[in-house]
Amino acid sequence: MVEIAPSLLSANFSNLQKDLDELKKSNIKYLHIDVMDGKFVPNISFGFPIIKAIRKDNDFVFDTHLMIEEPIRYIENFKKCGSDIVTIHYEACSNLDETIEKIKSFGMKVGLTFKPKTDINKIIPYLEKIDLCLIMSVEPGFGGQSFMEDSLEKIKKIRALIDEKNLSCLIEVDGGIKDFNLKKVIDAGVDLVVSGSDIFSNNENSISRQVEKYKKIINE
Ligand SMILES: O=C(CO)[C@@H](O)[C@H](O)COP(=O)(O)O
Ligand SMILES: [Co+2]
Repeated sequence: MVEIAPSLLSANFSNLQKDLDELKKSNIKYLHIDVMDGKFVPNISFGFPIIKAIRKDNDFVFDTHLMIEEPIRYIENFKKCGSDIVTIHYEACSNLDETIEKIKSFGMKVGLTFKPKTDINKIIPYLEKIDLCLIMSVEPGFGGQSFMEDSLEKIKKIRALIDEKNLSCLIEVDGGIKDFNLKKVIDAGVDLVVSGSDIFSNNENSISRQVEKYKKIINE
């Protein structure tokens, strides 16, 4: 069953708990949390105090997507503020194996992702060591961008490898997902779908109605 991971980045920060309560009522399991440092990506989002604050009253699986340089420096902080999954960027780590091991040593699940221009073959050797492979379908840094169609081939390639080797690694897609392209990424083989602007700031539907729309497509 494909799961939806709404991206906090597009939520209404002046009344955040209201949006989170709506997700809870819609039985959302995962919350995608984009952390940006203004260096690895040209944008700054939010950090530990916000994550810690929302952890108190929300039991979503905290799927933290770290768009920060050398995330190894902060793994313990993410554990302390309540991350369940820590996804790191291939390009941001000078010692990727050590970073992966450190996340595991704190009992968290490891996700690995890469920028759209990075050669996917560099990621393949890690599939056996990680819990989640995140396919970026936009340049990381901002919500509300358009889906990059070539991501579909990447998803299919990773799906085939995971199935062939019978690995437990999940596939997540992130960026530009809308109700009208959801079916394509599901058919390509994802397990988890991140969606920010299309769920939190949809012109036609409230958060819960848009989640219902996604669920309908997933169950088709
Ligand atoms: O990691 C990122 C952007 O860098 C994403 O998680 C976005 O926040 C997704 O937003 P939409 O493209 O769905 O609006
Ligand atoms: Co993200």
